[in-house]
Amino acid sequence: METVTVVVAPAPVAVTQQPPQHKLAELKPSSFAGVPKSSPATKAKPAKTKKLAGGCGGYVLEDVPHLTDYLPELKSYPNPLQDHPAYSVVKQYFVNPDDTVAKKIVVHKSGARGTHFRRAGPRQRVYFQPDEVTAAIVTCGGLCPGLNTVIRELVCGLHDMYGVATVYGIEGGYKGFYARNTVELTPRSVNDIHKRGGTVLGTSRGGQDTAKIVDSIQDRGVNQVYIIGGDGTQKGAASIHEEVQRRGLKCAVVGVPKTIDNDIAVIDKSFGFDTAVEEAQRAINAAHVEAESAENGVGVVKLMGRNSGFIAMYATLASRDVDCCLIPESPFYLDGRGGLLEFVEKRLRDNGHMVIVVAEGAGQDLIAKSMNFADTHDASGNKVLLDVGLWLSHKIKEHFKKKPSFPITLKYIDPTYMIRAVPSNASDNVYCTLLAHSALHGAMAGYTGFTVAPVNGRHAYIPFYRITEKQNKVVITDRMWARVLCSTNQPCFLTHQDVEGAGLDEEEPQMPLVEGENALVRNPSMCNGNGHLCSGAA
Ligand SMILES: Nc1ncnc2c1ncn2[C@@H]1O[C@H](COP(=O)(O)OP(=O)(O)O)[C@@H](O)[C@H]1O
Ligand SMILES: O=P(O)(O)OC[C@H]1O[C@](O)(COP(=O)(O)O)[C@@H](O)[C@@H]1O
Ligand SMILES: [Mg+2]
Repeated sequence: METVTVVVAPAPVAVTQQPPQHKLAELKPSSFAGVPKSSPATKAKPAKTKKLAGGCGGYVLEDVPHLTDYLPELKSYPNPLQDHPAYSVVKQYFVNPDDTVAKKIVVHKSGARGTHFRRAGPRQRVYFQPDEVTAAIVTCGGLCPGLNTVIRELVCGLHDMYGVATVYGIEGGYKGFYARNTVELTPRSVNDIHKRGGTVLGTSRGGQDTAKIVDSIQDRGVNQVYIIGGDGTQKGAASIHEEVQRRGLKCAVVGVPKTIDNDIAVIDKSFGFDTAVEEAQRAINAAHVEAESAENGVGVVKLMGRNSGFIAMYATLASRDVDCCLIPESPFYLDGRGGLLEFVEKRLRDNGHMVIVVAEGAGQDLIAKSMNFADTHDASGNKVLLDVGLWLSHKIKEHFKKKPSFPITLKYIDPTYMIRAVPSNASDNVYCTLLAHSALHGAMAGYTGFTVAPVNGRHAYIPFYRITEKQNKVVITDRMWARVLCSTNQPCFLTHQDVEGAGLDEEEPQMPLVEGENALVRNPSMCNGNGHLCSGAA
């Protein structure tokens, strides 16, 4: 994909709140190089202030904070990379300070240019001298393939590109800042870690005490913090950044998004996701082999995906052995016409075997209804899920027990933690390397309070609030989910209300339907008695 280089209209302006889209044109221009210039230390503006810059054609830059926003006297230095033997030959190695990356890549010819983010990459001026940097790296939340690669590349990148010698590892997640000693990370000590699953630093849920964490940052003289974690972690990073800024510390707070579930909004995809989809194939293959070899064999595979069914969706599409994919975003039901049990029976009669892939967050309301469990939460406040794979297997077995003339053999495979614990594959390793490099270039250039990630194929610095305000979910009314339904030929289980209520992909320009199109949604005769659409069941 191409770089979106936008020559910003003469002069964008910083505003404190995101204006409604139709008002963007009213923003007055000024320079966005140093906006907004606030007074240092205790008078610093709260970090929650959004840095927006408007330009022509509905252009908006959702910018990230810079250390000079609250420390205006900070000195800058030439980037040492310009003398680096590996990089000095690269033409245009430094990114243009006015380069931005468009969030919306598909636009209507008369549509607004929309939101852009600051392009990631090395700048000509940096705000840290190499021997001044004390960096810290922490990993939080659930495991994800690639964590060790990001750690390795942060350490080696800081050392090799910028000559930074002091990098601390914070052990055991956020609470490690104040409850554990640090470990020194050197290129030598991290040399081989990318070949291992998990995180060499350890991780945890809960224990995010902002004041104590920033005390620890201050006491240890840390001035660059790299925080690797998912949506919960990035919320924690946002409050650390706010407190760092409130105290007027020269400390860049940088988030690297991690989630095997791919549930982080705005970004193209999270590292480890490819690896997870690949690893999931092994479980699906096993389920298929078992199912094929038995009389009326049913293989049930549970995959991760707390609120977002991306792993299940992509693993299903990749495999082609899956007969039914169930995800949290798409409600389903068991009994009656068009229900899952009817479909299982039909598929077994037709093919003699079937494979069901279910994301762990699917059908939670159905289980809760049938089993009456009280909600429990983990230390981070995430709802603890009930085992949908086990429940589903039980329901299917129970159903066929009532039909002695129709014996089935069901095998349930739960590979979730085995998938999460593998080292990252080659493409995720490259992706993790680029993420780490983009992160440290941003910190060295004085940017702070941002998460780094690719947006439409180009790395960008994204303000924390954009990453945390909502989760990335499968849009069941868009083409990708339709591809899954088409490949499995499963029922869609949806009611008219489900379709109406489903979120639309805001990236896709919505087209009014031509008369007669989408007859399934419009034609009541294509519904079963319960008002459910019955596409694939037929
Ligand atoms: N809203 C929040 N504000 C501050 N910290 C949070 C918030 N939610 C979670 N955290 C912290 O972030 C860390 C990881 O969160 P968790 O939800 O377990 O994983 P992930 O970051 O992978 O989503 C935990 O230490 C948790 O206490
Ligand atoms: O058993 P744990 O460690 O709490 O992890 C379970 C959860 O972790 C995940 O793998 C990832 O969750 P996070 O990205 O929020 O850390 C989910 O898919 C799963 O529900
Ligand atoms: Mg999470």
